[in-house]
Amino acid sequence: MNTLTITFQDLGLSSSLMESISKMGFEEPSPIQAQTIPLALQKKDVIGQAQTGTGKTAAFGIPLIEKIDVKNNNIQAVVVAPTRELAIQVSEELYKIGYHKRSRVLSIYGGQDINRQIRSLKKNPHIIVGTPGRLLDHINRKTIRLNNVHTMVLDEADEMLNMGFIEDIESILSNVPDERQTLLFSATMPDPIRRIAEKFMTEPELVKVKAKEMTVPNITQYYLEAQERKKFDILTRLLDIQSPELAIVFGRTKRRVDELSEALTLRGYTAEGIHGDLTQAKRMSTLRKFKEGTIEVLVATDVAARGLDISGVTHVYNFDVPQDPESYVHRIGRTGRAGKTGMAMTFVTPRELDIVKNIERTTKRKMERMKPPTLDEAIESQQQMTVEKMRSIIENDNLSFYKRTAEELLEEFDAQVVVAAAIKYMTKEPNSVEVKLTEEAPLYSKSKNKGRSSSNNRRKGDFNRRDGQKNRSSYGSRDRNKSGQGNKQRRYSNSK
Ligand SMILES: Nc1ncnc2c1ncn2[C@@H]1O[C@H](COP(=O)(O)OP(=O)(O)OP(=O)(O)O)[C@@H](O)[C@H]1O
Ligand SMILES: [Mg+2]
Repeated sequence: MNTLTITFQDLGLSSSLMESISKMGFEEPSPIQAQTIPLALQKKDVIGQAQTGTGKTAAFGIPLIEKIDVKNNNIQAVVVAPTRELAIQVSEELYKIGYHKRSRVLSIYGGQDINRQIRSLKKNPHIIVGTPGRLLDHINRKTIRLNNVHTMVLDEADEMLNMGFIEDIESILSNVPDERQTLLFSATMPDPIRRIAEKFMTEPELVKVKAKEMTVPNITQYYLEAQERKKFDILTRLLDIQSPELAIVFGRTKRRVDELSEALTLRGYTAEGIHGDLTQAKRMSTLRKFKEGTIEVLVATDVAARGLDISGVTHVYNFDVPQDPESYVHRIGRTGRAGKTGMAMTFVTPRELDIVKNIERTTKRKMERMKPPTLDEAIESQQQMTVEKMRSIIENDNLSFYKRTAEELLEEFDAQVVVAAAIKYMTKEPNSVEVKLTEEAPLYSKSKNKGRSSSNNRRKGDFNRRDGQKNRSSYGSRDRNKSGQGNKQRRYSNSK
């Protein structure tokens, strides 16, 4: 079957779903959707891998909703996601897909009042989207019963594995009937994911969207070499020059994120930070403000790297180089979604240069080297913006009220001086307020950082890791799945 020409109509979806899909503005299925939906509707287990921002949520969401019996008041499907924000976002997308069918979806996550969740659960949701810990909590309290669940989805399964959630997931799955369908999705599928597949799935089909590179072509990728202490000035210059609509700046640790967002605020940007130590209310309000555009820069740990779909994110800055190539892929994937273009800039200190190579090897895509802009370049670009503003005012506005004052000034001064003063007045000159950032030690390539990566990384405390499993490997030590790159579909069991 040629997936390129498949329409939603061809997938044999019911009219209520077709209506929702068209309301959502989806004209045709994305490749992962075209390939997964027929298999999922046949109740097959599926491992779906496709680049960031290519519609994996609806790829499992559409068949999942299609299979819901709205007359049945039991929980019939459960989606597990690694972070609270992602659980909320996925539940919103499922709500939209199921809107005309009137399927009921509820998100359940930590940091939210459990009694409120228990009250919502009494309204008989058909679908639950949750984070592992809180889901398990409800199972143990017997406020959730999963014995009628026919579909389980693990979104960002590899991340949940990294976070040490494997035991929680195992416990959750042991409460779901064996004859269920299990779907597993991510943009990256490192080898250990097979363990999950072997353990929890029945003859899964691997659907891997044919792509040479792991990242979408519409993200332009750059790296900048800079000394640690110079990085912040370079970041602000880039923000001035590139003037992103919305930007995400990734920092390595929670302290880093706090310091960076404070420093950006001091320099006059509207920035806020998000990480795992903030209250859920704060995390949600920051994200909402960012989506609305009230803040232009979101500073984040990797808590925001996975799955988040915020339209308008035009630029991603890896202020600190990511822990591993997978993290890189997910971070930069917050831009360039659903066919839009985006730019990703990764800062590396001279000692971290190897890491760029390592990322390139994994993603099979070269990152272009960008020269850090100088102060003069930043001022120049700000001037250009002023000039553009002035041009548009000259062309579009009525200036008669200002002309007399202009004439008076011109009698007194040279025209060039008057215009230069106006430009200077309107130009946002780079602000050099002193900021304090605690230096981060460089991240080493190879296995040197094995011990330290767990003490200094985002995960500790960010996500309430439940057990001691630290199975995230360091740079260079991951055995990638070399076989079958580019296969459209194949039986997972044949690929070993
Ligand atoms: N068929 C479609 N046509 C147009 N837009 C779509 C289609 N399917 C999904 N989208 C939109 O594309 C965006 C990205 O989708 P989604 O979040 O599911 O990506 P993803 O593949 O899960 O990415 P990630 O790997 O980052 O989690 C969303 O805004 C979604 O609504
Ligand atoms: Mg996703």
